[in-house]
Amino acid sequence: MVNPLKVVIAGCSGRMGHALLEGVFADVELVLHSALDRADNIHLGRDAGEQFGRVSGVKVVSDIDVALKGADVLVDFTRPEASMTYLAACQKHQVKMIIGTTGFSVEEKQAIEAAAKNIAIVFAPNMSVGVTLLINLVEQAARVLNEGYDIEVVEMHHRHKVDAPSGTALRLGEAAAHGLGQDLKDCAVYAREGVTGEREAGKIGFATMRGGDVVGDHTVVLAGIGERVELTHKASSRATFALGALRAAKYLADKTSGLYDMRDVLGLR
Ligand SMILES: NC(=O)C1=CN([C@@H]2O[C@H](COP(=O)(O)OP(=O)(O)OC[C@H]3O[C@@H](n4cnc5c(N)ncnc54)[C@H](OP(=O)(O)O)[C@@H]3O)[C@@H](O)[C@H]2O)C=CC1
Ligand SMILES: O=C(O)C1=N[C@H](C(=O)O)C[C@H](O)C1
Repeated sequence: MVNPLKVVIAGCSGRMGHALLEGVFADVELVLHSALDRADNIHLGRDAGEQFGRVSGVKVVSDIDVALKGADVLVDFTRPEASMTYLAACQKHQVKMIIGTTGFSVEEKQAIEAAAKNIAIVFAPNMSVGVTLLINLVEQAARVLNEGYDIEVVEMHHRHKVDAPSGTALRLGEAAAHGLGQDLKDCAVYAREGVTGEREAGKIGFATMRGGDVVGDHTVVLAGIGERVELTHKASSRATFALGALRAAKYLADKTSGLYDMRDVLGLR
């Protein structure tokens, strides 16, 4: 049997951290190498499996250099500032990276692109199979319904989410813009309030809802005269994102550098 992939989980006590740990524990092709969290996190020094009533033999640490020593891949679902620190450390230790964190600035995205010249990275705002397919469907729909249809991206997430619109909504907006032969930065409308005037043709609008425990709902509406097309994805469990991220980690096993997304991982490009 091939040696299991040595995986580091960052933000291990977060919502996605939990789902990822469960995914690693359940997969014989993966082994938990380290579990990372902030220096002031209450789980620090405790067994990473404690929250699931199991002993993994891996204690939660905050020292990235300790965590990465001898590791194959780091899976990061945290916040952009943490991701940037981990990105630098992964290059130093030649550890591959799966980046699921959202809310990056343009400059931070450029830093990820540059780092991928040195290490292999899968970077995607949504690691589910369904959303990866949806991205392709939205691009195709926008290409076909190019004239006379207004495109709006609507998303809803749980009350704890800190960035808006979601990374997925922005990615779907990019796909729609690409289908229209445009760049999202030239046609996005992120907010409407007051007397806005009539809707301008060719714009892509975004609407954000936050509440309760919604895992992640996205709908792209293409509204024409007399009809509209709605393409919707609803995530009901974070396991879908975690399983996608761990599949991405295996995809990188034979890669030494390069920037990939879930379309590469799933062969949907
Ligand atoms: N690509 C995808 O498929 C998906 C992406 N996401 C994205 O993943 C990210 C995390 O989401 P979620 O798990 O819900 O968030 P949580 O807030 O539940 O978890 C975030 C984790 O990161 C840690 N963290 C935050 N800031 C830092 C920092 N500066 N240094 C070190 N660790 C830090 C937190 O520690 P502490 O608790 O101590 O702050 C926590 O353990 C978000 O950006 C979200 O949008 C989410 C789901 C799917
Ligand atoms: O914060 C979340 O929860 C999610 N974030 C991702 C995003 O911003 O698109 C993906 C998913 O929808 C859940």
